[in-house]
Amino acid sequence: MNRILLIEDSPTVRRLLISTLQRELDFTVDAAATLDEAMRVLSHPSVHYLAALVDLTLPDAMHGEAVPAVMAHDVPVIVLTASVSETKREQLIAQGVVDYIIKDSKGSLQYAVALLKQLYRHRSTSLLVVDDSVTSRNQTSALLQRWQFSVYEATDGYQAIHILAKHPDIRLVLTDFHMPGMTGLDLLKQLRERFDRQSLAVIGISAQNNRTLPALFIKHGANDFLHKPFAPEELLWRVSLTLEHLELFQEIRELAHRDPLTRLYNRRFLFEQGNRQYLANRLQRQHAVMVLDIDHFKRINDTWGHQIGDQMLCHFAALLRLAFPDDLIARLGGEEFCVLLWHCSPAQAIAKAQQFLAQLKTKPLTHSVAGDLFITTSAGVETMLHNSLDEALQAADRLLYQAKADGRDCVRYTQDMAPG
Ligand SMILES: Nc1nc2c(ncn2[C@@H]2O[C@H](COP(=O)(O)OP(=O)(O)OP(=O)(O)O)[C@@H](O)[C@H]2O)c(=O)[nH]1
Repeated sequence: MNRILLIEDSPTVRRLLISTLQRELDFTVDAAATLDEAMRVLSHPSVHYLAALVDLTLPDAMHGEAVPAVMAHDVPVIVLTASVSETKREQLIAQGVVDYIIKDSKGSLQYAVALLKQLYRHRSTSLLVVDDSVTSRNQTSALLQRWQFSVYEATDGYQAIHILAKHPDIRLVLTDFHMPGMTGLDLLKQLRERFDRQSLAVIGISAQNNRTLPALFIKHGANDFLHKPFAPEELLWRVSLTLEHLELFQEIRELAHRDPLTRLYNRRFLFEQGNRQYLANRLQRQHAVMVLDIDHFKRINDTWGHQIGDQMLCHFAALLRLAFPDDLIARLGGEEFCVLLWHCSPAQAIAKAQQFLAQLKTKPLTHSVAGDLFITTSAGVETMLHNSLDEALQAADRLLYQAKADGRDCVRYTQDMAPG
């Protein structure tokens, strides 16, 4: 649904907008110069638009008639205008437009791009509005829905906690301060027991003229605070920017935890997260630590070059993902990998490792120049109980060393754990 309808009679503005939107957003833009043309475009029921950019003065719709006409087709409208008075702005917002863009500078183009980007993202984002006042809750929800968010509503803090437990997809909570039973601040304190600022954003809202309230919210872990009444545009951008921060933080966290070549987890993540999981699962004896090292990998590099070597590492990683979809897989470095297998007996873990080695022999990397490149791997599987993941890994490494010494392309494990 990354398709935009542009209704603008000025050829210059039209050309500029089309080229900017296509370049910056990779969106398809359908353009119309008049309302009549736009109505013909909209008469195709199979075409769905993320939004329409609508000029307020068109040759056949001089007084903004295009706005309700487009909205009647359930297409969110962003108004394009040369200027906007306060009365006009209020009229447009009351009509239910998403926003308006003043066509007077390069900054406006950038604003249009940012706005459409946000709308595109919002469609997959769920928010929760917590407010005991029906009017105020409905107003906030309606605005958020206009900007394409999925909105849940709660009448108090207790209901909010219940809804959040049922819908883990909710990314942000907008909570009023003054509510009977549990205030917005109390709700925030409870939420921060379970979610940090990066996993669930909270924006406090209040109509009270209390200067310390925003500070109190922020000190207790709110991401932002809004005073009522607020301009719809302010709500939109505060919510959008908060969500953008969340996304950026998650991207950074993801980058810090992944190996850039194979996109598998890296050593650091394995020791942080894997160790936690290892200690939690340790006593159930339903786990194993497997270390794998591709055999004679240097030969691939020496014969075919590092680029094909890299492709081989990605190919190997993809096969690991397929074979161990529910387990934690990490690249330890070079051509060495680790799989933490959960919920399987020692015998099952060893059998899975042996199956993987057998599969590897039937799944070469197919390269346009080098042809089919086959590899084998050696593996050490440690199923004994250890005090930490680090100790278990060292034991798995010793078994791997044994596999290499025994001629490679084999799995070594603690003998009394043999399958069957
Ligand atoms: N292409 C590529 N090569 C890498 C990367 N990391 C390490 N290597 C290469 O992996 C090779 C590992 O060689 P060795 O440690 O001698 O091991 P091997 O040839 O696999 O032999 P055995 O492990 O004894 O079977 C070296 O040539 C490294 O340069 C990488 O990210 N990309």
